[in-house]
Amino acid sequence: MNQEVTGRRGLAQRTLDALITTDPHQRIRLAMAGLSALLMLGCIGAMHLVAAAGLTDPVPVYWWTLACGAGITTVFVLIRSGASRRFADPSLTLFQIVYAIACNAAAYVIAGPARGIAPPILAVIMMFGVFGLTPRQMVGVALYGLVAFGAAGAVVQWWHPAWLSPDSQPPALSAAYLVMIAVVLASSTFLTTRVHSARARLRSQKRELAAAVEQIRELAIRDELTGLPNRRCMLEMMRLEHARAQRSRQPLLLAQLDLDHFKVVNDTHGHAAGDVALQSFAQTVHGCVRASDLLARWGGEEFLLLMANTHPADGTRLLERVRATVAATPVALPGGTQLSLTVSVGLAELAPGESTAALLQRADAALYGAKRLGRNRVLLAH
Ligand SMILES: Nc1nc2c(ncn2[C@@H]2O[C@H](COP(=O)(O)OP(=O)(O)OP(=O)(O)O)[C@@H](O)[C@H]2O)c(=O)[nH]1
Repeated sequence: MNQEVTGRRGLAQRTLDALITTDPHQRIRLAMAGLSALLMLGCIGAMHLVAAAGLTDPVPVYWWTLACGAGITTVFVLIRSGASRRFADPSLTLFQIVYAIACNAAAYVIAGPARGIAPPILAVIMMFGVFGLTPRQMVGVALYGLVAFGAAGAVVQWWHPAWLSPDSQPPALSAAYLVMIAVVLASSTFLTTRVHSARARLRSQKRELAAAVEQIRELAIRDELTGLPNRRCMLEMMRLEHARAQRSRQPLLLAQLDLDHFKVVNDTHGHAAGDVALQSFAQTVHGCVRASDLLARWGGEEFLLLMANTHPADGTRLLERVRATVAATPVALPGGTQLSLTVSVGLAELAPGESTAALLQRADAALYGAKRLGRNRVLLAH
């Protein structure tokens, strides 16, 4: 029983896939075309009721039905075969609207005294344009609609071919229909401009929101003063690199860098000068390390350097270069004063099974040792 239901569902799915494909874009186009085809079928049904009521001759209604069916089929074939993808508008919205208006104007001619059904149908057709066409296209469609219904009105008023049931309509009623048609065309064109400006506003708000999210993301991971990754970002990177190093058994080094006697810099030159010194130090160190190393501001005048796939001998050599470069690069303060800085570094290699907290503690202890030994030096933890 269950298998039967599943089999039936599978068949329904396969039939649906064959009809409207599995491509999501094609599915939307075909679903929209299907919806307009349903509306067209409704109109065809209404026209046949008009003929059944004896208000008009059924023969023109049959021909009109054939023309409508041909339009629906053409649209379906062009979209389903993928041929419509060659056009700027693969949904063929403009074509469908133009064709539907022509059919509606023809219905106005052949519907006899029931032609009052045409203006509401025109309103439904124009609704598709409000959401699917540009304001420029809608102005074009509105003008075309006026011409089509103007011609249809003229046929009703002055041309009485033999194949059309004789029907005399007071000119005032023809004028009333034409006014209603003009109102429908004008109001849907106006609505299109409103919808388009609302969409443009939404797009610009979306862009602003994306920029704000990007800014917040940056603020969350960057240190404002130096532009380096901040403590939060470093903690996350340490967690990731720690897991990777444990998995791959590749060496991982962590260095803690601390400016020497930085309090004196602040006390002598002021806090603003201290900030300039921190920025300059960050730039100098950043210029010495490799792109694969992660330098972050840990807090105050303390920085961390995380070096993946690096052996202690190479890490020590790199940090010696950093130390020497910092000592040899005076900081130019805003007043023209030159400031010399030195840095002490504690370096530790991740031991098997060691946590990041323990690694950090050993790097910190090594830094403390470097300070005790007289500063301006690199000390490797054991
Ligand atoms: N200008 C500035 N100073 C900071 C900032 N963060 C921390 N500091 C200063 O850095 C100094 C750190 O001083 P201490 O921890 O005593 O260390 P130190 O003077 O560098 O001495 P040692 O580390 O022992 O060589 C303090 O004066 C803090 O105010 C900052 O963002 N800007």
